[in-house]
Amino acid sequence: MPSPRRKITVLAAFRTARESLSDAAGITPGWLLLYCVLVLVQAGLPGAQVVLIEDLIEGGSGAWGSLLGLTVVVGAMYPFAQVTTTVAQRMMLRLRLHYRVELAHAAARLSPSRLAMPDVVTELEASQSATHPMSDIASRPVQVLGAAATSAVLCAAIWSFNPLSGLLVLAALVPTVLAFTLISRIESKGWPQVAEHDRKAAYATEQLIQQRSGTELAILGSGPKVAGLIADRRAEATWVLDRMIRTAMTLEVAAAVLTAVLFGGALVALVLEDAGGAAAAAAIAGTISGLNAIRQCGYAFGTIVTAAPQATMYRRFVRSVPPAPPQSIVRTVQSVALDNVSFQYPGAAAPALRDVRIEARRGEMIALVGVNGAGKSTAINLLVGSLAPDRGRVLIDGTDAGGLTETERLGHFGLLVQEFGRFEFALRDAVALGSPTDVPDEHLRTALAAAFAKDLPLDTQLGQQWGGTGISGGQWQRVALARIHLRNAGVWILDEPTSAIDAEAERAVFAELRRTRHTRITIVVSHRASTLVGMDGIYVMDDGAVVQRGTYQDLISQPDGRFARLFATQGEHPLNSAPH
Ligand SMILES: Nc1ncnc2c1ncn2[C@@H]1O[C@H](COP(=O)(O)OP(=O)(O)OP(=O)(O)O)[C@@H](O)[C@H]1O
Repeated sequence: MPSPRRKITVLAAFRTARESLSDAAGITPGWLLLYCVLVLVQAGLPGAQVVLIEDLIEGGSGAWGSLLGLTVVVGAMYPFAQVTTTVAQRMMLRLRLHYRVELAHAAARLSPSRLAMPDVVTELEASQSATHPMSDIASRPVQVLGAAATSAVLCAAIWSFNPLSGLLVLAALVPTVLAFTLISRIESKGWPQVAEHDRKAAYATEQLIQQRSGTELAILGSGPKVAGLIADRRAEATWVLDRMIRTAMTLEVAAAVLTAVLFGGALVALVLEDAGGAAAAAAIAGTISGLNAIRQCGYAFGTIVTAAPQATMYRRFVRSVPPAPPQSIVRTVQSVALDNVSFQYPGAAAPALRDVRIEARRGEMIALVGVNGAGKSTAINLLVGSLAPDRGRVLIDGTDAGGLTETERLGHFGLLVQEFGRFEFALRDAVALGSPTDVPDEHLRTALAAAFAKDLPLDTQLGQQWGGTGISGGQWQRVALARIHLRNAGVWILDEPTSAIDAEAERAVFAELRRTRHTRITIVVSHRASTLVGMDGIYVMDDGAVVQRGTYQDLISQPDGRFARLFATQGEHPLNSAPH
């Protein structure tokens, strides 16, 4: 009785084969049809060879028809195989393109809450590497069927000389299929380990070669330590691969010996039956021609079994990101609020937020301040919906935002995070990302001007690795800020929006934000006292709670308050650093 695990492996292989064929039929039906026809015609050639050789030897000098037929069959075999392989490759290219594009669209639909899940990057990377083996699968079931047809035709052709020989030729399929199934099962266990080691090695390599981290490591003189980590990971991957190759070799040799025994048995049976020289010669020539197809069957079946877990994972991932309507930006929001919100991260010892109340109305500019870990980012993530409160409500225009879909909710916000994207595209494209729809250049220029970043032409390619312009950290931040201006959503959330920008430009950026504040709600996270003057409300957070609230003037008038102490411990007293 087959073990449940083997049953699952084989079932998954059949399901994968069916789904891949159905993909190929939908995406590239012409190439699939052509491939099927070529494989089927090819399957008949070794059997035809047997019949023609026997006829030629028996018929002697008068068998001109058989001679011509045999010449055509033998002459056609090699070019036919070449054309068939090329057709499979062209079909594969089209499927790979489809899977890669499909995956890119699925990745583009990932919501922030899904992106925050720990496994999502692993799933995405594994799906990315699955696109190659997946595009290779569709031709494999056809190959398996072709090999089965080759064996069946060969068996039928030899059957007329001796049925036992025919059956033994058919049975010669079994060892190679079994061996490749076993190899594939071993590989499907080994490859994830190799991939994990490779991923870690690739990450460490990136740290060495990326400009920022590479420079930091070179200055520290610690590059060789990272190289050591890479060497360990690569060595682990190599040993796993080496074990896999050794096992595969043993199984393949065993299968080859068994196949040879079965073919030998078929020939012995022919000789013992005294089927005659013509039959024996025909059977030998036919089986030699068919052997390759039969070996390919094992390989093809093995490929499906190996790729089945990756294909299953890819499909699960793509299906798990349902089609989403395009985001539409909500330009007018009257109010947002965290209403008595508490939140604790899974596995954390203490809540990150406790009974937090924060409110902002249209036209207001408020700030969240507090030491590292006070809960500012958590509050923002709860507001935009990347996290859901354990207690309390998030209100947008007085209504519980929990009722909105994530896409609807995100449409209310323009969010500039501390780790904003440095998108190394043309400047035009990097700014245009601020809006989900196409925007004219004029709007892009206005947004850049509002972020005080109008000195670069829109066609500028950003990023030196693309032969483009390298820009400073402050300029990158201005480009990111320009995206928020372009987006112009009803609520702007700016987490340290000027951290990389010089003091003079910072004053200009904030003056512009204050000038245009009336059309929106602005929430700023800031550690700089100079940016807090003129805020309509400052929420001072500590250990997950709002411990003080008021305007800048209110807060500095309480010298023992958390706000005053916060800036004093940073060596920056608000009174001293405020612009006069
Ligand atoms: N993903 C997470 N899992 C578990 N705990 C977290 C996670 N993110 C934050 N925390 C914890 O929640 C608390 C609040 O963190 P939060 O990032 O909101 O602080 P913050 O005020 O934004 O800090 P910073 O100024 O450093 O950005 C901290 O104790 C932090 O360690």
